[in-house]
Amino acid sequence: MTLAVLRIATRKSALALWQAEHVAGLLRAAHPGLRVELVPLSTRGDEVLDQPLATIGGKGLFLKELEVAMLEGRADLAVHSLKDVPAELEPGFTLPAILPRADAADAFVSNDYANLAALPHGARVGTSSLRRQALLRAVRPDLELLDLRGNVGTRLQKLDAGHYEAILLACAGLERLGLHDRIRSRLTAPDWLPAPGQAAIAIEARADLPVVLDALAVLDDADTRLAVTAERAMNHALGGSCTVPVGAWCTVTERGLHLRGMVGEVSSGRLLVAEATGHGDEAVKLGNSVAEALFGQGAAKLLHH
Ligand SMILES: NCc1[nH]cc(CCC(=O)O)c1CC(=O)O
Repeated sequence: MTLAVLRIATRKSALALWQAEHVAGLLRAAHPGLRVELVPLSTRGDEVLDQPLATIGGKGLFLKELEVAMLEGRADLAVHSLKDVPAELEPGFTLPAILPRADAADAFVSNDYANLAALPHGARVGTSSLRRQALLRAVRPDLELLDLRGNVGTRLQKLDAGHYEAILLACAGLERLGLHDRIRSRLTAPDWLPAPGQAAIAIEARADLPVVLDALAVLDDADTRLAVTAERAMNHALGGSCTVPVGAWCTVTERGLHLRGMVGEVSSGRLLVAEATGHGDEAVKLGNSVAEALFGQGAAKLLHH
């Protein structure tokens, strides 16, 4: 191997930096003698905070500047939360490694209430995720749903300032930032589905640099890749954007893959749910068939809303 250095492009939020440092540590351990550096960059997704993500162009916003850095040779790889990676990558890029998944549950975070059921009638709950909004509507139609963007620290500050009785965040992000004690309860499958790819960290690199790809592939976790491949295939088949409420959860056992998927409607709290089982070599097919089942239930109506 002729690699001397690997430069990791990353966003500058505390969570992004934690994840990039985590990958840097794993790469240093896997390749003693290799220099590993961070290249922190600002993205449009981080800068435009006053509008819902869905209206300013979606998830690709968080990747663009990091991909430009790789194309210009200023970085060799980028580290992302897989949840923020669009179903379809930009041409010329690939995901050579997906790390073992952390806790994929959503977290109920509140200073006064222990869980969703304990919230008083009409309580204000902050989340800009359409998936979380649709799920909230389904279980508690009385709640007042309010937008909440910004990085994890900003969102917690807004909760603490009294703007909401509760907010929803990903458990994985809170745990990575050492904020485990902010989780009052966990919202879990099968009733509450995470976003496709939630809690998995992905490494992105240029598809045309095999030496780099080989160095990164040692961090890949096969079971996590299978699960998120099924979830992302389902999301892609459904039209694959963050502008619709989609949830997915795939488990991997020696008996095969089990995928449960959901499409919701924020206004009504209506949820369509479908599930299917498949073999380990059929992750994409499984995702497609669950999407097909959701279309069979009328998902197209909710998706083209
Ligand atoms: N959209 C922001 C984002 N992207 C990934 C995570 C959490 C970490 C993960 O899912 O891997 C978060 C924060 C949140 O949803 O609370």
